[in-house]
Amino acid sequence: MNITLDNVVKTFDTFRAVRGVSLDIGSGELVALLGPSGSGKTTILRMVAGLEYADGGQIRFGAEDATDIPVRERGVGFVFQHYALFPHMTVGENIAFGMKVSKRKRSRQDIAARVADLLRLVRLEGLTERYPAQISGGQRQRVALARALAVDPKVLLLDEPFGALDANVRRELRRWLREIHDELGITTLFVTHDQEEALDLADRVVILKDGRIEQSGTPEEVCRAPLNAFVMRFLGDTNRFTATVSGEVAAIGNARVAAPGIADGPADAYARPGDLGFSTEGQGVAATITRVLDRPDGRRLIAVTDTGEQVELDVAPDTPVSAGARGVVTLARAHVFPAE
Ligand SMILES: Nc1ncnc2c1ncn2[C@@H]1O[C@H](COP(=O)(O)OP(=O)(O)OP(=O)(O)O)[C@@H](O)[C@H]1O
Repeated sequence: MNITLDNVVKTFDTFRAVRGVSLDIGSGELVALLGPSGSGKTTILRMVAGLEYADGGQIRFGAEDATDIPVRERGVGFVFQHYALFPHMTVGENIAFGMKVSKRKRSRQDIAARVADLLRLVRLEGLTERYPAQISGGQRQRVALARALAVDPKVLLLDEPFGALDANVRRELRRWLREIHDELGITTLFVTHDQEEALDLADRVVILKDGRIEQSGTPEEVCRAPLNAFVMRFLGDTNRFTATVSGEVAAIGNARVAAPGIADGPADAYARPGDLGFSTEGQGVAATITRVLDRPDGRRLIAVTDTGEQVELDVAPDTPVSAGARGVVTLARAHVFPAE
């Protein structure tokens, strides 16, 4: 089922939470809505679900205007951040619940067989008789997904489903969710404010700010070709350098970086810690190392440039450098935007 949002607007009292969002979600695609708190992600998801009405624009399921489709008939499965399992029902009963109340009647054996299939799918065989309080948070979210899948949804809506879990469990669950998605191919819209989660999981990432789409693209596109400084900053650690553009080339210290499409004049150049290096000579920005941080995967240097900018750069773990060292911060890559 493909879903289209066409210039969708949502206002709460006088507050415009969603300001003209247009988006095509292809059939079988896994799209992540990514943005800071309050950017409108949940509101968009709730409108797709039919729990909230758009007050401008249109949402279509296939070719059909979604407002003409009652919520129960949208074929939407949900999973939310806070485990919405029924505490007084076992895992098996939770998964079976939707099937029991569905208009589509199934026999008791059919339901039991489907519950067993779903438990296998979410790798929780053997836990059927447990109650939600007797399983871990990660397991509860798997049960919530099994319950959402039980009624064969055409669309899956996930609102920060792993938000309350610790980092390792989250990472494991997102790989698992991606495998399930690849197996079932259900059109999925996933809300998160976690960049890594969105980039790891989604076919396409839609980055929102203040109710508007800042950029939509594959993880590669948004990482390698951010459209603006907000996207660059929001996607991860970044350093800002003052630059001057002339003829689509930015001067940063005595380094030169391509600045396609940027007008002559003051600009900001952004670079990730991994795009920077530190050497005793070369083209770049003169700086002093102020701290050396050792981490399992390498060394991070904190430096202050001679123009007063604090920057962070990642170098190999065995790089011989210590606080107080003078040298040049070199730039292998930078994205240049007009000065803010
Ligand atoms: N029922 C409501 N009444 C009034 N304002 C609301 C309502 N629901 C959401 N808002 C406002 O709309 C804006 C967008 O909210 P929304 O929950 O969609 O953001 P979000 O990006 O999902 O944020 P979070 O990551 O914090 O969940 C927020 O400023 C919020 O306060």
